Amino acid sequence: MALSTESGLELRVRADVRTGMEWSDVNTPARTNVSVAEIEEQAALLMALSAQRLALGDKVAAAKYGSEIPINDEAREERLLADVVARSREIGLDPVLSHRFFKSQIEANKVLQRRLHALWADHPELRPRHSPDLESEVRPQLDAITKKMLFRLKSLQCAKKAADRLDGALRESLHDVHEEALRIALVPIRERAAALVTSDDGCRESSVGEAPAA
Ligand SMILES: C=C(O[C@@H]1C=C(C(=O)O)C=C[C@H]1O)C(=O)O
Repeated sequence: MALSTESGLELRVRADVRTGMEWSDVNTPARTNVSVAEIEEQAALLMALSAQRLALGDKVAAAKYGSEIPINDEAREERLLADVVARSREIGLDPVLSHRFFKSQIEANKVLQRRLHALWADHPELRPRHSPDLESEVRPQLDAITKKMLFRLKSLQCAKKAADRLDGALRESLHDVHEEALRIALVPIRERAAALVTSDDGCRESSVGEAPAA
C-alpha cells in the first residue's frame, strides 16, 4: 500500500504488518473450523480404508505363501495404476496425486507381505491355516477397496480446495481490515508529513529506528 504525503514523499507500508498476535487467534470464523473438521474427517476415513486395504495384505500374503506366486507383480501394479489414473480423470481427481498415493499403498502392502512371509518362515506355528484364492477372492476385495479409496481421496481433495478458497477469502477480508485500520492509524502522519520531514528535529534518515549511542 502506498500513501502519498503532502510533500510528495511516498510512504510504502506493508498492509500485513503483524503485531505478533495471529489474526486467527482473535478472529477465526466458525466456518473455517468446519472446513478443518471436514478435512480431518475425510482424512480419517481415508486412513481407515488404507488400514483395511493393508489388512487384506494378510490374505494376499497367505494366498502367496508356499506357492509360486511372487510378492511382486509388476504387471498387476501397472494395470492398477493405469486404472486409477483413468478413473481419477473421470471423477476430476488429480491423477498425479492419486498415482503417487496408490503407489504408496502398493509399497506398504508389499512390505507387509514380505514381513509376514519372514515371520511365518521363522515361526511355523503362526502360519495361516487357510490359503485364500488370490484371483477369485482377494483381488476383487482389493479392487473394491481401491475404488472406495479413490472417491474418498476425491472428497479429501474437495475439502482441501474448499478450505483453501475459504482461507483465501478470509485472508482477503483481513487484508482489507488491515488496510482500513492502517489508513486510520496513519492519518496524523499523512497530515503532518510535510512538517515532519522538513523540520530539523535531529532525526537523520539512517538513524531512524536505531538505539541512541550510549
Ligand atoms: C496385493 C498384491 O501384491 C502386490 C501389491 C499390489 C497392490 O497392493 O495392489 C499389487 C501387486 C503386487 O505387486 C497382489 O499381488 O495382488
